[in-house]
Amino acid sequence: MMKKLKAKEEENLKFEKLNSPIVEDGSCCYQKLHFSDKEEHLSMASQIIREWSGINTFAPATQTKLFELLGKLKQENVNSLTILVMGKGGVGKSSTVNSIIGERVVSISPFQSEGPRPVMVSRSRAGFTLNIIDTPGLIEGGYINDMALDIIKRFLLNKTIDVLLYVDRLDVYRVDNLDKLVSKAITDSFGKEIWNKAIVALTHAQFSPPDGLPYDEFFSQRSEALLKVLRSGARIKKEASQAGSIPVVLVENSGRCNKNDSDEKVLPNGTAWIPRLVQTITEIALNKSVSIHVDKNLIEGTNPNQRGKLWIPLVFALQYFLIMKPIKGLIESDIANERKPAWERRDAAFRKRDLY
Ligand SMILES: Nc1nc2c(ncn2[C@@H]2O[C@H](COP(=O)(O)OP(=O)(O)OP(=O)(O)O)[C@@H](O)[C@H]2O)c(=O)[nH]1
Repeated sequence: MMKKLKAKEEENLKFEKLNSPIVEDGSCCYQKLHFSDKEEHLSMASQIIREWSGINTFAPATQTKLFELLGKLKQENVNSLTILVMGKGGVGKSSTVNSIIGERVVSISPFQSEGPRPVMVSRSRAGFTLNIIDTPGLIEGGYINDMALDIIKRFLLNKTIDVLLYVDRLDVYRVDNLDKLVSKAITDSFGKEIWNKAIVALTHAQFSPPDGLPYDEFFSQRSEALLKVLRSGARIKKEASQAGSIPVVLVENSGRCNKNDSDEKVLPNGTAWIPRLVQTITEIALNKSVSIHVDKNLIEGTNPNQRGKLWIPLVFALQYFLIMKPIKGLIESDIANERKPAWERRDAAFRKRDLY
């Protein structure tokens, strides 16, 4: 029994170490499950912000469009953005982070990665700071990995999410219950509002659909099927204002991505995908919905012992006036109208006679 417990403890510790957040210099730190104010402060302060030099690796046409978009954000007084990247394992989350930054900042793996995550990468350019948070896959052995989710939530404590980048693959033919579970887990953790700030990114976008199906038709069918299951997991109606129309963008992280005449990375339909993705990020960041601030209440949820506490006096008052008071009245009138038994009347008569 003791041996079993020890093995379980070691397993948990190993998992926690693997999934502990790292700061960008690669130093891994254990994230405690309870934060003191000082610890919260330290976890925020440990972030290193570097120059966003990866932009220089993009084609000049892409760079021009990106600087235009950064200018647009700054015009609206948005000087920094935090993007949270989530999804199942192996779908291309880390690769997409690297593609946006233009550098290999997080490690990628063809197998379910055991890289230390969550990790926040921060880059600054022209007075604008971009933070991207890469997270571990949310599914483990066919179920939601609750421990990974818990570590992600605690890593996000006191951070504000401006955009949720939900990553999945384009080259998948069906959606299943796992997609629903993931979207439910995200909703339960951060609230439905997070979907007002969401973008779905589909990787492997250089994929050729089977049976001569036109690319755009396959894309629209895949997007619709995925959005439907995500909305259902998140319990959002299609007609819901912002969250009902989550934008879907395509991504090709492979080094063999096709290029157009301007040397920009393009999809089979000719779209230069990096500027399109950053444009969608800009639109979501500037939409009317508020960003999601992750505080202790959001992480820990409402205390079930406190739930409905305010209703208690009202319930007592209603109970008194609607049940106790009428019953009391009935009992009193019953006593008043009660016909006394013969022996009691006889005894009372004797007592009266004795008195005289
Ligand atoms: N062809 C192609 N391969 C991709 C693309 N995106 C990711 N990959 C490959 O898919 C595999 C998984 O990519 P990752 O970026 O590690 O995926 P992840 O979602 O971060 O995976 P986890 O760390 O397990 O959660 C790697 O072999 C990548 O090279 C893409 O757009 N096109």
